[in-house]
Amino acid sequence: MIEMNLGTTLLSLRNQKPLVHNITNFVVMNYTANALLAVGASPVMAHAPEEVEEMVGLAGSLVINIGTLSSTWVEGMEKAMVAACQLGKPVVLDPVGAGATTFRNDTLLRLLAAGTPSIIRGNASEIMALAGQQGQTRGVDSTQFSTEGLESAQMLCRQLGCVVSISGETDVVVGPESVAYISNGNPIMTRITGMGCTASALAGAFAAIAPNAFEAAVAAAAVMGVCGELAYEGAHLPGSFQMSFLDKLSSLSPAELDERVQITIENNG
Ligand SMILES: Nc1ncnc2c1ncn2[C@@H]1O[C@H](COP(=O)(O)OP(=O)(O)O)[C@@H](O)[C@H]1O
Ligand SMILES: Cc1ncsc1CCOP(=O)(O)O
Ligand SMILES: [Mg+2]
Repeated sequence: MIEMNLGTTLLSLRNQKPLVHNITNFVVMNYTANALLAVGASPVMAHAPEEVEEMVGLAGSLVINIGTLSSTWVEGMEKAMVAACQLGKPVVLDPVGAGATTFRNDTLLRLLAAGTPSIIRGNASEIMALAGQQGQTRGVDSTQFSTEGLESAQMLCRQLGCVVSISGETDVVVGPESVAYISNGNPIMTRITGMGCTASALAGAFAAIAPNAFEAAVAAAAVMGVCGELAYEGAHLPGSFQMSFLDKLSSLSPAELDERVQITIENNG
């Protein structure tokens, strides 16, 4: 049975304030940088092929998010992936819109050929598409449920040897030995762009300081869900919610996280 002290992990993040190198999309760049600052990490957004290797060397982890792609960006992502894997830095990959276009699918194959991420975090459609299942990705939003993606996530976890985190009503985190189900959060989170990307950015922050990738992915999902619930208590509309969510990332206490998280962990038999 895995004992997880999520509150302690949050405290460790705030004490260590890891530098998180993000190569992420134009849509969420500002919000995810603010989310990382709010939770206690230190973000840097850098995508130029000319500098990503040096930046990876300075960072505690790398987050690659394929939300808005161009050939130059893909070149930078590939160089960063190679450098991070050579340096043993944890990498989180968010396969935004996987299955929607050939360019995205080819980019994911190219990145996975360049190195193995520690964590893949996506919605169910993206995870199923990445696993070659007939998921229906429409744009970047999921049309599947997270539990539908479980088989795909287990296959990817076995094949790639990485943790796979599927977001949804219940977040499902698949590791080599265990599967965690985190059922916090609020449906309003699907109506604000960048919530999934924020989950991936937080996974990057925790991956830099947690004992292993599974605990990092679980901690990120737990913080997302608990802060989503806390934010919704005072903000029921998308605009005020997204601001309140940032506030909760900053004010969340370790005790609150441990008290409110709804989590079950099973053996990955
Ligand atoms: N129906 C829901 N109820 C509660 N939380 C949800 C729900 N759907 C998504 N979430 C939460 O919203 C965040 C974004 O998830 P999702 O929308 O699946 O990702 P993406 O934005 O990449 O498609 C995650 O933290 C997830 O746990
Ligand atoms: C709308 C959109 N288009 C390309 S990236 C992006 C943001 C996706 O963010 P998330 O996956 O967190 O919803
Ligand atoms: Mg997403």
